[in-house]
Amino acid sequence: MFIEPSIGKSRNPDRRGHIEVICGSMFSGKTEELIRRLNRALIARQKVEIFKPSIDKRYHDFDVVSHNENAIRSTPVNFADDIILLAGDCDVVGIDEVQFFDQRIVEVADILANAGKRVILAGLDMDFAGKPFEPMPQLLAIAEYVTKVHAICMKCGNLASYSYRLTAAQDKVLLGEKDSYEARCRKCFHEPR
Ligand SMILES: Nc1ncnc2c1ncn2[C@@H]1O[C@H](COP(=O)(O)OP(=O)(O)O)[C@@H](O)[C@H]1O
Ligand SMILES: Cc1cn([C@H]2C[C@H](O)[C@@H](COP(=O)(O)O)O2)c(=O)[nH]c1=O
Ligand SMILES: [Zn+2]
Repeated sequence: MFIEPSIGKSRNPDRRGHIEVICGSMFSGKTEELIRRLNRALIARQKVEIFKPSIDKRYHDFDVVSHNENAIRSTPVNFADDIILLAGDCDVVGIDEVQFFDQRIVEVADILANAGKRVILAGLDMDFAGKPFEPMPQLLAIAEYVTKVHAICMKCGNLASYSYRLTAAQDKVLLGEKDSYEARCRKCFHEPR
């Protein structure tokens, strides 16, 4: 049985919490959009806490960094439940690379939103095989607001929603950038190698 730790309520008791999910393929602008929303909250003097899975150290140990090098300071965590302990009395919680968290992230997002916080999650909706990237389907189901962003297909220039892996590796988790992935549309993703 999971015992819910005491979680700091949002500082404004009248504020209602909710969940926003930003999803899409690699290079689609998920991190850019997450940073944009968090910066606007900071301008409005909201107390913001930002987390990422500690596995993701591609660009920086602490910052959340987009492919075009926008950055915002974050706290890397090992487990979804760490976020409950660290969110404190903030108003807004931002989480990047949410697909790398364990399934507990679904309940954690719920708990934070129920405590009055605005919870903004960004992550891949599909893996390199074009299959749903767990736990994203559950997060999409419980979110009040869902934004799907798109990259540009590197083959044909149409809108891309798939992350095409350029190597033959079959591991579900394989960190990488343009060296190992490119954005593709449905047609170009399914073309024979
Ligand atoms: N195929 C592509 N389509 C669109 N943007 C791309 C592409 N490849 C690289 N980019 C760059 O990636 C940026 C988006 O980066 P980012 O927000 O980190 O995306 P994501 O978090 O979805 O991987 C774009 O603004 C652009 O500069
Ligand atoms: C499709 C896919 C991606 N990954 C990795 C590759 C990158 O390190 C991240 C995604 O980063 P982005 O900010 O969305 O560009 O995930 C993976 O491990 N497995 C996959 O199937
Ligand atoms: Zn295409």
